[in-house]
Amino acid sequence: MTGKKANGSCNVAKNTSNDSDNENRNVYYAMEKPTYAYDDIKAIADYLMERTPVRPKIGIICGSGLNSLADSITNTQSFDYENIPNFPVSTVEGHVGRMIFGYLENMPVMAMQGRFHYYEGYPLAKCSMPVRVMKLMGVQYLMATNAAGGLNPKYKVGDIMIMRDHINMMGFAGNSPLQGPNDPRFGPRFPPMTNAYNAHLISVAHKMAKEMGISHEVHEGVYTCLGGPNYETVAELKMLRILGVDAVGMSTVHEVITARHCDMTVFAFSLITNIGALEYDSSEDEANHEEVVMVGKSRQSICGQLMCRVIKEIAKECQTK
Ligand SMILES: O=P(O)(O)O[C@H]1O[C@H](CO)[C@@H](O)[C@H]1O
Ligand code: HPA
Repeated sequence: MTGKKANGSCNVAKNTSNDSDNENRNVYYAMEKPTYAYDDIKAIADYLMERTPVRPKIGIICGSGLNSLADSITNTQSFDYENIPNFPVSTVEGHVGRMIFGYLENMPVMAMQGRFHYYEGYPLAKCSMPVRVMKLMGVQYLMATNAAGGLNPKYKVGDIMIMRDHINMMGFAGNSPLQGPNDPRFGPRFPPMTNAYNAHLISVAHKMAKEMGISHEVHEGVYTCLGGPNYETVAELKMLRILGVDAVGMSTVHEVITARHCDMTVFAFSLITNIGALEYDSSEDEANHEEVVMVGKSRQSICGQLMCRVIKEIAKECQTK
């Protein structure tokens, strides 16, 4: 990785092996918002693989206040984002900014303690670039978590919403992590999203929630990601509810799109950290990030247990394959 600025500003191309790579690179670097070419992502994956013996099958993304989902990982190696060449850095409170490798339920995993959001100033392709690093390191399953505001009237603060689907509002506005030249080494130009969230893992999660005795606080619903960083107005939340949104946040959708593009199996859930105010004189407090992180911390143990149980099932299924 020569001739590059730190933190992913890839504005000087290095020599590549063939003409089509060079052509692709020229388009990348001509774009107003430079993103990562295949070789840039491969270099990050190689850097990590040279420094950890773990060959992860599962990639985990910890949402706001949910860093400790990674605490049960054993035999760990960790890398601060700022020390990984050309990696973005986390700027949001509640996101540590560290990549952890190790084992959970005997499965090799890598976990991001901290993700990247559009409102931090990163283009969507950069926000979800680590998912492609995961892919190049061998990850087959993405387990994403987030903190979200509840819109479904049945939801309470502290509940978990297993993501059944999403509405890509930012995509409606023409913003996608897959924008720009498509590299078929990751996936097709026009990937389907019908089965973005794996139905089998959703049913496994319900079964695990039942075993844990928490079914009454675990739902299944539709998430949407807005650009943030401001929380939503009452009119916006009412509109989202009419559209069928159950929980709203500022992340995850672009990660899931990137993961499905490269054919990963996706499981994701939201922790409902606050309830969206659908009336001006609502009794709900105005949303604030301190509360989001506080609720995340208070529920991370239960979220971690649910995730570990789902991973245990994946481990069992991998053994019998
Ligand atoms: O989605 P995660 O990263 O969990 O964080 C959520 O919490 C923050 C707002 O409080 C936003 O970043 C929103 O996306
Ligand atoms: N809106 C958007 N993002 C969020 C919220 C919310 O209410 N809560 C946590 N992340």
